[in-house]
Amino acid sequence: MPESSTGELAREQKYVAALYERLDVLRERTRGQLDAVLAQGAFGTHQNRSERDNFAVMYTQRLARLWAVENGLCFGRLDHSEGERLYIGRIGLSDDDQHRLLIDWRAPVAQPFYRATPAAPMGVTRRRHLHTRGRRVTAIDDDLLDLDSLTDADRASLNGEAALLAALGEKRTGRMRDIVATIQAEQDKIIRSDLNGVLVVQGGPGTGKTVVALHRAAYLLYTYRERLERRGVLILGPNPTFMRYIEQVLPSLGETDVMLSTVGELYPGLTATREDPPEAAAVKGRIAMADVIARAVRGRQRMPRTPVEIKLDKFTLKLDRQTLEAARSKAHRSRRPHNQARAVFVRHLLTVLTRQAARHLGRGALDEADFADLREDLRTEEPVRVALNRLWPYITPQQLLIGLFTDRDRMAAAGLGAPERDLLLREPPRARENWWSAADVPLLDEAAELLGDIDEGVLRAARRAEQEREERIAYAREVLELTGLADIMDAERFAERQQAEETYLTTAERAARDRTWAFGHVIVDEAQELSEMAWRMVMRRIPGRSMTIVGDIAQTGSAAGAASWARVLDPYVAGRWREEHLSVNYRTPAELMEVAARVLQLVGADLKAPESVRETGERPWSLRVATLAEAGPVVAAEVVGEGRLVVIAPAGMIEEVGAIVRAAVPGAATGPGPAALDAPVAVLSVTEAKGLEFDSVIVVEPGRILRESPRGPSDLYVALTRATSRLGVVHTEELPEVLNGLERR
Ligand SMILES: Nc1ncnc2c1ncn2[C@@H]1O[C@H](COP(=O)(O)OP(=O)(O)OP(=O)(O)O)[C@@H](O)[C@H]1O
Repeated sequence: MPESSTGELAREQKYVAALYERLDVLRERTRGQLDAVLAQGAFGTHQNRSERDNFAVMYTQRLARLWAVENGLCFGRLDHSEGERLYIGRIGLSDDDQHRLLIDWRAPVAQPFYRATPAAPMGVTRRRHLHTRGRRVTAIDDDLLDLDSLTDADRASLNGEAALLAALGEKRTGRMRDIVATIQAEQDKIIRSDLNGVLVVQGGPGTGKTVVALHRAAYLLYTYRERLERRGVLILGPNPTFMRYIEQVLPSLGETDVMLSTVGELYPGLTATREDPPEAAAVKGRIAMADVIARAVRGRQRMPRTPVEIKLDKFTLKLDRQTLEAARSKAHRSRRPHNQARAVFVRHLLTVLTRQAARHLGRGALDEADFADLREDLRTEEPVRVALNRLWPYITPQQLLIGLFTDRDRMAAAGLGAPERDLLLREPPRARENWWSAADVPLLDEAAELLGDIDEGVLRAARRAEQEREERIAYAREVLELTGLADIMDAERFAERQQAEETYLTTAERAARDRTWAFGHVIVDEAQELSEMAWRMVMRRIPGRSMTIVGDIAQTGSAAGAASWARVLDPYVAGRWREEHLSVNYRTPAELMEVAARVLQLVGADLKAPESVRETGERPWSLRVATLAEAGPVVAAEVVGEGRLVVIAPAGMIEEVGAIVRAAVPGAATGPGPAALDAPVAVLSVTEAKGLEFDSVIVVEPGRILRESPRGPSDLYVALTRATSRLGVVHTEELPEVLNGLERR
């Protein structure tokens, strides 16, 4: 390295070391503040306690943020023509005199770091990338934007090398990394786009949609902190493996309070993990299901043809159809959801019944108090309760759907045709059975809207909370006795204090527990996979319609998924959404993309594949084997060093291929379990591999992937675009013609 560069490196090292020193000071200071708040204990008025809790949450988050930015704290420097120098990093830092030491990458003054070009230098003469390992600066790269204004000293300290290409060539770790040091201009524009309204980001595979969406979340939280911290940000992704793949990115950008969820987890209190057959999921995803659910709810409000008789000890009360209809229309006119409208229905009938009972008792004119007493007596009579419950039962969303999908007659009455009934019919849940699928969740949500949230579940939860409180106090008593502190501390207070330590809820945690939470911003990734019913549920979470929707219509795999963004969005925000495109593929090398682009033509003749930024010189290959078992050694031979490899097989062959690969490569993982991202080799279906990337990809039996689903071409396109460097195809069947471009081994 030339002397000038070494000197330059040492100077940067000194600056960066000072930044880390400052970071350490702030961490210690925040820790001290948090300890001081916690030491106050759970005493004082309710208001004091809630203030204390708020401070505790704030300091805890601040501390988490300060710890999260350890790696790559500072990654850039901007030199302005007027001589100003700004260091750019993951967060902003100032000294005690408020001098800026480090600029947050999201601050407006940091924007030229991503947008300036020699043609439009934005007042910048030099953009410097600092590469660090731990706290050590290992290299510097400079982009010169305004050659004329450089001094001789500047010229002597130049370091050229494309930081982006270096980043793209690195081995994958099984977790997505942030790209804060190398965001490209077309991406930066999306990241910093206005908070309001609906922004659709359409882009081919590897164009950075996911990573850009995550950086946008961090940018929005920084720029609109107050609004978004209160209301929260939700990021919705396609499956739990994908969520694990991306979960590190926001913390590494210093943002920890964002709710990450899949559709299957969006209904509080349950995690839907059962897989529906694709045809059943497609039916459940159709918008027509909204009417089916509405009819199912109405079906529970019974209207018997013959009068209802209620036999009491001394006389029999009667409710004729006219009375029942009057009660029902009154309940409907209240426009309340079913469980709340029940009160209106019951009130009307009780009045009628009380009048009848008064007549039977020979007490025509009752005064108000007697009438109320008699009514209360009737209300608690078992036969009255049973009759009213039968006519208009309290019902939970779960009960409604179980009742519907286990009963052909109910499904028919709710408007489902015979083929749909066959697809949806199920046995009732057995104890602890995992009954719910991701496709059920939007239906539960729909039902919850129509039924209202006051249900037995809420009452049960309240009873459980009280019971838990008592258990905590009993436990606290034991602890105090064991530790000999019983005399100086009261068990109830001790229990409360323990409890308080556990109830610091962040916004994301509070939002996750509340079905009716209205978020400040919602980001939907792999958005093309969401069904119409899932969109209804998502839209309920964001009445302000501040959304970022990222996806690729060409990659739609789900039969219930989207064929166009307009079809998805027009029902909600017709004419009020904007679309941005990403056109450069940062993942897949040009050699691989050439093959994938031909498959894309099968998806749609007018679709254009994104342009790859790099070439590797390695050609993708195909190998025909006589039996699938021969694929084992082929996969084993492809495993090199630390690199990660995925075998993508047709969904119907995962078990078989998994067994073959496991026999050949110890430690290989099959299916989307927790090991999928960490094992050196994973065997996944296309659906499971969607959104992920690996160093090497081997696609097994592509012909069957093409045939296996109506979206076969999209699936094969997704499979072929997962690799960052190498791609191979292993097949026993004839190779589909579209893959003729592969080099035969
Ligand atoms: N500006 C950038 N600097 C460095 N790496 C980048 C940049 N943009 C994208 N990448 C990398 O490119 C890869 C693809 O990004 P990402 O997964 O976000 O793409 P995608 O559009 O969501 O793809 P797909 O549609 O296939 O899921 C990731 O490894 C990402 O880190």
